[in-house]
Amino acid sequence: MKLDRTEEHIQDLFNRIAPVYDQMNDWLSFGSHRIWKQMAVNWSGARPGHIGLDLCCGTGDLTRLLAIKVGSSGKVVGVDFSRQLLAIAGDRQPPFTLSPAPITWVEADVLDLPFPDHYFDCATMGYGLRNVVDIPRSLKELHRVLKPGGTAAILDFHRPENAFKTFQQWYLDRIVVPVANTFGLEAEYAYLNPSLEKFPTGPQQVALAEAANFSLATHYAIAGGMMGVLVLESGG
Ligand SMILES: C/C(=C\Cc1cc(O)c2ccccc2c1O)CCC[C@H](C)CCC[C@H](C)CCCC(C)C
Ligand SMILES: C[S@@+](CC[C@H](N)C(=O)[O-])C[C@H]1O[C@@H](n2cnc3c(N)ncnc32)[C@H](O)[C@@H]1O
Repeated sequence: MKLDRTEEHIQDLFNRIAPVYDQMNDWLSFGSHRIWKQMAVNWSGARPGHIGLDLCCGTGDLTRLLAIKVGSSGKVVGVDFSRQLLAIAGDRQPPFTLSPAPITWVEADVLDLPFPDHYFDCATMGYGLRNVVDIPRSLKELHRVLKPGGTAAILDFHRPENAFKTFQQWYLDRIVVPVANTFGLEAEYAYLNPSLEKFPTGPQQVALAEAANFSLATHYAIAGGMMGVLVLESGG
């Protein structure tokens, strides 16, 4: 996998935070991130028997939720370029539930997916779109591998235009970063706030999805506007 310097920087960042990634998410969102991830999977259009794809899967939270949705008659692929996070994903047992779909973990760049055109029925992407180095290319690749009529849900942070914006900035800088600092990861988590500043707004994400040939794109703000889910239909 040939990555450019910026992609290598992102890859190294997530390989460094891998040992504490899940714990930090649970602590710092008081477990709420699991609700937001379930909402994204519910909105992904995943159905029993589907072939599902989880992009930027990390430790596999959304991948496992997708596997429950598509069930034993379906199958799910989780893709990430962080070997350390994928290793944790592979070690995790799926939650005890009625036979989830089998999961295949693939180490690859979501900007250059090793899958044929129109292969997947549904897809999810949790906190990945803001971290890829080329958002338009990522959306085009997602559209390419989805079947005509395929659906997807992309969960990420969102900058609210209300009082929660001040709270979100304060919380990320004054709570998240100091906690990360106790693990020697201050710089890695300090990346969060500025990454939100550069991240496209909901309407801008919809425009980017339409430019990537999605026939329908809707952005839903959740968690007081501090998070958002972009719901897509590939059309065709
Ligand atoms: C699962 C979450 C974030 C994943 C995540 C995404 C990234 O791009 C990172 C980049 C660099 C380091 C770490 C990450 C990363 O963990 C969301 C939950 C975890 C957040 C760290 C905490 C977010 C808190 C909200 C802004 C406010 C929550 C209020 C609370 C419910 C009272
Ligand atoms: C914040 S984590 C999200 C992990 C998981 N989806 C979750 O919700 O917890 C972002 C993930 O995107 C991955 N990532 C970023 N750019 C990528 C790319 N171009 N190809 C593959 N994975 C990428 C990182 O390695 C990291 O695992």
